[in-house]
Amino acid sequence: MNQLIKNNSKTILLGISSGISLFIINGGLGIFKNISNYILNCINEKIYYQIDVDSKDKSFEWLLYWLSEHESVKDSTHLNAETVYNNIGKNPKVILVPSVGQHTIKYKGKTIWISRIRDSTFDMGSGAPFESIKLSTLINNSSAVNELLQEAMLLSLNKDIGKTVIYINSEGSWERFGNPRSIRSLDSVILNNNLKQQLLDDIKSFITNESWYRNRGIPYRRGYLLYGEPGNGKSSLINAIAGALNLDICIVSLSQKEVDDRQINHLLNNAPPKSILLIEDIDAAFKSHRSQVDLDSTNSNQINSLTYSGLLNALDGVASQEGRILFMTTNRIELLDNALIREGRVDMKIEITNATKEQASQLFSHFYNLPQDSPLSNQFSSNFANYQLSMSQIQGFLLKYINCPEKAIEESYKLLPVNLS
Ligand SMILES: Nc1ncnc2c1ncn2[C@@H]1O[C@H](COP(=O)(O)OP(=O)(O)OP(=O)(O)O)[C@@H](O)[C@H]1O
Repeated sequence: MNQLIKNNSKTILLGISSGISLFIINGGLGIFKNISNYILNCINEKIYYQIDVDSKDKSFEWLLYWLSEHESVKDSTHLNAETVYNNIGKNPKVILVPSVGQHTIKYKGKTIWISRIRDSTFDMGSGAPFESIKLSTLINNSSAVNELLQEAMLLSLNKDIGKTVIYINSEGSWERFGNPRSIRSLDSVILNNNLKQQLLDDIKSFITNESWYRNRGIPYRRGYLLYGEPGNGKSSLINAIAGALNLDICIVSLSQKEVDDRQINHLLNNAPPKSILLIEDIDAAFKSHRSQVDLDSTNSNQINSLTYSGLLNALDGVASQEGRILFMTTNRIELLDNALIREGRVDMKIEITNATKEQASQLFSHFYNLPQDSPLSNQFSSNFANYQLSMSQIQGFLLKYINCPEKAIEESYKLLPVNLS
């Protein structure tokens, strides 16, 4: 029995002592690991220069695009295909970018190591995993990495020069929509009475007179309402104005279910710099929302909704973004509440009517590349009365006779309202 107790205590002691030794060894190893990591980090910091570029930052997109254009990446065998679309979500184009893992490139004669890392967390909006790219080089070459990033930014931004970037609202914030659009020339939008020039001058004067507004304590923002029959160039005019003034366009869609008072306030007051805010078909968007709100007001659980006063507050509340240029369009001005279009919220109301004879003639000249007062153009327009047809109706008709102006004139009787139905 005594022997048994002795053996047991021996085993326990042995267990304890080996536990302690293991603990010491593990602890020792841990400490050793920490120290060696620390030393390695110190050496790394002395030898290498590193920059982390996170996919949450704009520079990630710029860097990937730059890499897709770089010679040594084109030669790599370890690439990812990524699809980019044009501004209407069509014409997909595949670009090749370095895949997850290690890559080496030469930039201005310097070696740069690229490590693309994919995170295990996801962006809830797009469903894409978060990523980062680590750029490393020898400490002496640090300026090369900085220059590379600068070049990547310029490459992407220059890509947009001469183009209009379109933003749309998505889950309460602004998101670039497809590839930037080619600028629509102001000449291609044909309007009456010098309207284009008046509008352009008004916006230019607004942009250049910030201090005038500030000195008088007037909120520095300008609102425009374009109204009139559909298809006469309201959207085209806004696109052309944005192009002429090198501004981007942020399209606010009020019909999205999730847009509530808080979101609209945030969106209208946090538009990307140098952009026009555009609310199209304000009557329809709000009418549907309002009826939804009316219905929802009976539901006590309702917490998210866009209210009329929420929209008005966002338009001119104390937090309103300064320097804001807002365009609203409607085909039914008579449906709009006076409060929405009162001075201060809408500073200029511009009616864009159906085509006059003059416009029909100019559109014809523009379409067939004829001089302004060409007899053919006048002959074509003499067939219609003022305000009888929309510009898009005339354009649609001319498209059928793309190479034959004479035939277009001959057949133009078909465009008369009696023959349209
Ligand atoms: N004044 C115009 N000058 C030149 N083209 C025009 C004009 N108006 C309309 N068009 C042509 O007709 C088409 C529709 O025009 P646009 O979308 O700008 O009209 P809109 O007034 O905004 O219409 P809606 O009210 O239905 O949105 C475009 O392809 C455009 O090129």
